[in-house]
This record gives sequence, C-alpha cells and structure tokens, in this order.
Amino acid sequence: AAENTCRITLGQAHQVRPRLPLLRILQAAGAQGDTFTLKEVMHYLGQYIMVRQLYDKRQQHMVYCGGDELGELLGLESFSVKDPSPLYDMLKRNLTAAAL
Ligand SMILES: C[C@@H](c1ccc(Cl)cc1)n1cnc(-c2ccccc2)c1-c1c(C(=O)NCCN2CCN(C3CCCCC3)CC2)[nH]c2cc(Cl)ccc12
Repeated sequence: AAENTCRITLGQAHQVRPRLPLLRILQAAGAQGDTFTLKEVMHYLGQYIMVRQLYDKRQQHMVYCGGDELGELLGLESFSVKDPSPLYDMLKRNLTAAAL
C-alpha cells in the first residue's frame, strides 16, 4: 500500500539504475558506477547542463537541449527548470529500481 512504499522510500537511499542513454549523460557529467540515488541523478543532470552550457545565460531557468543527447532523451528542444514534469516523465522511462 502507499504507506508501505512511502516508508521504504523514506527508509533508505533508494538506488536507481539509469538506462544506457541516460547513464552516458550522467557519466559525461562525472558520475561513476551504474546505480545512483535520485538526488545524485538530479545533481549530475544539473552538472551536465552547466558543463554543456545548455542553459540560457540571461534567462538561467531556460535550458536549450535541442541537438544534444539530453534533448533526444527528453524529446524536447527546450524546457524551463521551473516546470520539472517533462524531466520526471523522462526519468520514469529511463530509471529502473536497483536491487539493494
Ligand atoms: C532546483 C534545481 C532543480 C532540480 C531538479 C529539477 Cl526537475 C528542477 C530544478 N535547479 C535549479 N536550477 C537548476 C539549473 C539551472 C540551470 C543550469 C543547471 C541547473 C537546477 C537543476 C539541478 C540541480 O542539481 N541544481 C542544484 C542547484 N543549482 C542551482 C542553479 N545553478 C546554476 C543556474 C545557472 C547559472 C549558474 C548556476 C546550478 C546549481 N539539477 C537539474 C537537472 C535538470 Cl535536468 C534540470 C535542472 C536542474
């Protein structure tokens, strides 16, 4: 039931296993290994956007990922960090729970 899932999730740093296209992006941002916490996935995706200079220097919440592997994965040319829904959809498609 929901409360069980909630307890499990809160109880331990859940490891997730990115599918290969996402794993390659995380590794390009310096990630080691092939399982991560969700927090680490978000951190490395942020680093990737910074390193690849995909955000707009003036409107820094805007990410222009068309033509980059990240855009391929998201199926988007651009997105705002203020609307994370496309990101969560991509993560749902590209992360599997890793056995602890
Ligand atoms: C709150 C957080 C966030 C986290 C998840 C989501 Cl679904 C939305 C939003 N966030 C807020 N702005 C950013 C951001 C903006 C532009 C460039 C890079 C990151 C982020 C993102 C982080 C992150 O780990 N953020 C740490 C602090 N950030 C502040 C912004 N800082 C930079 C902003 C651009 C100028 C230089 C500093 C970098 C560190 N990870 C992300 C991964 C993606 Cl796919 C998209 C965005 C982010």
